[in-house]
Amino acid sequence: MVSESLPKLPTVELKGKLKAGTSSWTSTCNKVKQALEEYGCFVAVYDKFTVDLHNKAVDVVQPMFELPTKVKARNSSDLPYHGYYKPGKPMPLLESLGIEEATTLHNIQSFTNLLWPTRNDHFCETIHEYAKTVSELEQLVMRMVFETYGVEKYLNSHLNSTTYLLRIAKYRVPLKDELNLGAVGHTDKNFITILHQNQVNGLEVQTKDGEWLTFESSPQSFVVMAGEPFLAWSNNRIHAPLHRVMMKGDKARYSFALFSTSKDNIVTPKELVDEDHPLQFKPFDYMGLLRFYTEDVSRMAVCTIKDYCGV
Ligand SMILES: O=C(O)CCC(=O)C(=O)O
Ligand SMILES: [Fe+2]
Repeated sequence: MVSESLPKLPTVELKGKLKAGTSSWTSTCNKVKQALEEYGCFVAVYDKFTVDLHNKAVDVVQPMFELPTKVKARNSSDLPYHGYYKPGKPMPLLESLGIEEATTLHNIQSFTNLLWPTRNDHFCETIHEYAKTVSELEQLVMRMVFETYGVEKYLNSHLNSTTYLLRIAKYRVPLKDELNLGAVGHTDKNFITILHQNQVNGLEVQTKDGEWLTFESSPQSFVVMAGEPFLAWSNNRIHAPLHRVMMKGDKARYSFALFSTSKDNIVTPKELVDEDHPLQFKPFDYMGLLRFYTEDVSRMAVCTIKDYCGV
């Protein structure tokens, strides 16, 4: 039984004052790398994201879920989990919508126009500001990881090929006889995920020893989580943790997941390969990986990237 007294995820403060090249920069980079290697994730406290933006974002998404199902279903995509996810088996509490290339204003505008043909500028501006600010956090983490592994020369090309999907989810309160499972246990299939939410907790992350860790949210905290492609890129140094959502209490949970992935082939830098760390993954592309997972959904639940592109 999972209880509130479970141990918590490690936390790293990513404050605006942090300057590259200083000793606090170096020690923060090391903390980020250690947390990703040991847990596959950490809680980032990021003060460039204001409490005001948190409040606005949480406020604008709630009415979106009150729209009729047929309006939400206009958010369609050829890719799995990229468009509207209608509540049903095996996750009846979850409902989500997705915005591809979410840092581009044009895409947020098209999404907004689909749902509100009579305009909703406040939604559009807030979600665009959200995606931009959180993508900067993702880029900061990437910079720290690339620097710490001594592969910063690949950073710019990595960032230039990065694309972001923003998924906004609502988990309703379970009915009296329903299970409290919000999202089934899985590992993420994209490079890195940045999670944020309202004050209703529920995310649980499994350690390598099989223990579940919880996370207490705050308006400026984000869970930064590695997906399987990041594990492969790092030649198996970075962990991609199993995680799930278990609902507690009597309030709906709203969450934002910014998924980053690469438009180009993902290649393990040669600097991360040596006698002690022989190459474990062939270069691969995200679309091929996604097809591999969707051909057989049982592959979604556990870390199977080795079956797709292991050496
Ligand atoms: O809602 C959350 O906090 C987690 C969502 C999640 O794990 C996912 O969308 O991949
Ligand atoms: Fe996930």
